[in-house]
Amino acid sequence: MIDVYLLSGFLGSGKTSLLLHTIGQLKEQGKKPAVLMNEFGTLPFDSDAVKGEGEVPLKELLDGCICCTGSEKTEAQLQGLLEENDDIDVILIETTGVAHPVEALDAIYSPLFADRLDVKGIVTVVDSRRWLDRDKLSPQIRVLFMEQIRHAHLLLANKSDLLSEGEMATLTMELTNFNDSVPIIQTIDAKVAFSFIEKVLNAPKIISDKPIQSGKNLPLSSKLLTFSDSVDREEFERWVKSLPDSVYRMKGYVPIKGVKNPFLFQYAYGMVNWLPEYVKMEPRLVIIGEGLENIRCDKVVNPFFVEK
Ligand SMILES: Nc1nc2c(ncn2[C@@H]2O[C@H](COP(=O)(O)OP(=O)(O)OP(=O)(O)O)[C@@H](O)[C@H]2O)c(=O)[nH]1
Repeated sequence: MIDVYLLSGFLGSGKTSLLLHTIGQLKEQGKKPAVLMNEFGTLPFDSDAVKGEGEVPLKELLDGCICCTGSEKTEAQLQGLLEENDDIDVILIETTGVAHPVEALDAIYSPLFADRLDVKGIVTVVDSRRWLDRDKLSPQIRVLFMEQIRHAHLLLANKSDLLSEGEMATLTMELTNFNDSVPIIQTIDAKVAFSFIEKVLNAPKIISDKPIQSGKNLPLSSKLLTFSDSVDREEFERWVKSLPDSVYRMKGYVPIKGVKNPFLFQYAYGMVNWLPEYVKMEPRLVIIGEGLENIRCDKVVNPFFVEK
């Protein structure tokens, strides 16, 4: 049987960080991991990161959500992984940050694979700072955020480097109130020993009868922007900071003035992250959030982009 782990968590919480770290550990143990990746938005940024890890079988579900695009697509991708690779030990499924974890699990429980896949459960990565400020989220998005926590079998209180000790204690207490039957561990960059995940998810679980509040029909959308020219980094960051709180996530390749290759740019809950790229990636940016139609990116208001 192939062990299957579902990685859940809100947009930008640290799922890809957990995925990459876990792949590294599995390889060190001589195991062969495979990945099924689901992204909200049309560009496979996170998959690019997995491809950078070397030979890891990978299937993508783009521009939708594993729990909403229908189980047929998920089944087809899983089937593809299994047919093309007969030596997989573990499948790691990274859901989009807007997937309901139980609905995503349902998509994986298919009679087609019942004798091949052993679904171990859900690891939810929590953006600790966002949790403390969750009241700023719109009601529907907040419900989803809570659902990802309520239905987890293991909780990672990630980005603990951004919290004081007092805030961390509050966070742990509040998370326990939401899901009191699972371990909660504090992490930075979602670093956790895979042996610990295995141990926790292999332990007998209390069968959950928690009702599900659906994550379908969320008021979220994504926008793909193409750069008109190279940008001044500080000016660009000023624009990013001026965006409303309802912009939850941005990722892409940003061309910086005077630098050869576009930088990998990440934004999640007020934090920006830049990483130099050694290959020339196409300069474009995906924005995910609510009310994006109100964010004008035409040349008059914002000279960075050519809006399509
Ligand atoms: N300060 C800090 N930043 C972190 C930590 N973990 C992740 N990040 C940053 O947060 C951003 C998002 O991390 P990812 O691992 O891509 O998050 P994700 O959940 O996969 O994002 P989506 O797939 O878009 O939902 C990146 O810029 C990471 O470098 C952490 O523990 N501390």
